[in-house]
Amino acid sequence: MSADEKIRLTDSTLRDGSHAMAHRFTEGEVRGVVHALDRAGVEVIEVAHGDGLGGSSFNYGFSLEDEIKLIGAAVDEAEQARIAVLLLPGLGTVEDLRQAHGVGASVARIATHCTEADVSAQHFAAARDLGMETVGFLMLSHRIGPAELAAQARIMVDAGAQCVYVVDSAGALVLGEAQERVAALVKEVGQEAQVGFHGHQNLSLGVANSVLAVQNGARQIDGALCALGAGAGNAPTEVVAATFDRMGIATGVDVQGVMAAAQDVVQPFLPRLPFADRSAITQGYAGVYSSFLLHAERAAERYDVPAHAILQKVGEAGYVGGQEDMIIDVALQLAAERDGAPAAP
Ligand SMILES: CC[C@H](O)CC(=O)C(=O)O
Ligand SMILES: [Mn+2]
Repeated sequence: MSADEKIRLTDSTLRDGSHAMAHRFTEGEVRGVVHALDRAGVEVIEVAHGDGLGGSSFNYGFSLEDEIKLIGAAVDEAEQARIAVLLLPGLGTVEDLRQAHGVGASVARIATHCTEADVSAQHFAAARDLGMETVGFLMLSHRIGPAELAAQARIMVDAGAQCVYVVDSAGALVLGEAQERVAALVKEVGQEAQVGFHGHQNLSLGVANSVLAVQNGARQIDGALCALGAGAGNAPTEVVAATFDRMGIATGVDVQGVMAAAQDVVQPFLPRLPFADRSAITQGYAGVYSSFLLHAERAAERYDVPAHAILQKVGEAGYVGGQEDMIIDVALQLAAERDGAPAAP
């Protein structure tokens, strides 16, 4: 990396953080966060339902406010930052992407399970037709090895992705495992596209993994203010910015500005601080999608079984995003075992 090459930070407080907020962001909160991040020089700010465009639903949780309205408000508030949206094919549609672009979103992040990059092709094509910058998101990247992951990144780049992220959705990658995956992607697609890293804090390794990602060629890194994100949260943007600055990794971000944004803008409206409690650690340990945390906590309360036990079983079963209903199934099985009834087949 040359000395003048900058690492681009994308802040996902207003998208991944939406999981931790049960999708209850108000327009005022969105405007406040965008204003602070924009003034601090963060180049890209992601705004959407936690599960991406079209996520507001019975299965994933209804948004308090219409997400297109929130995206428009973010665009209105930002002076230099570009607004990104996330889209999971099958949940969000090309029409959702058009609407987001219509109110000014200019970066399309298309997310698939790490083995299913091929379902992203038409969404990358649509985003490129709209003139949007394109980013691919390979979720639950711990589930496959570096070479297989690199092959999936190749599919995304061939479909039009300008950057592909190793997404540690479960916060399960432990140091070398993150670095090997980033290095494999850089080797496979690094001539044509950038590589990014999106870390979660379930094993408290989001920042360390982000440093290793940069040292292995990643050029885009995600974070969220106060770590506000699914599970134990994302790598905190303010800690990433401060750590990178101490290491001489240029981001163009004002460290004091993002620290103030976290403490003065985000902390006051947090329902709870993201924390590696037993459930969140289990997510990292057993490789469970971070956004399952609140679903598991609700099922735990309803069926009077521990959330960490539900998440352990969900990890053992290998469920992926979209299978939120199986959390109820697991809770019912645990309740039946507790009551001495035979488990359902
Ligand atoms: C449901 C989308 C998911 O939250 C995307 C993401 O941030 C991740 O997989 O970590
Ligand atoms: Mn995430």
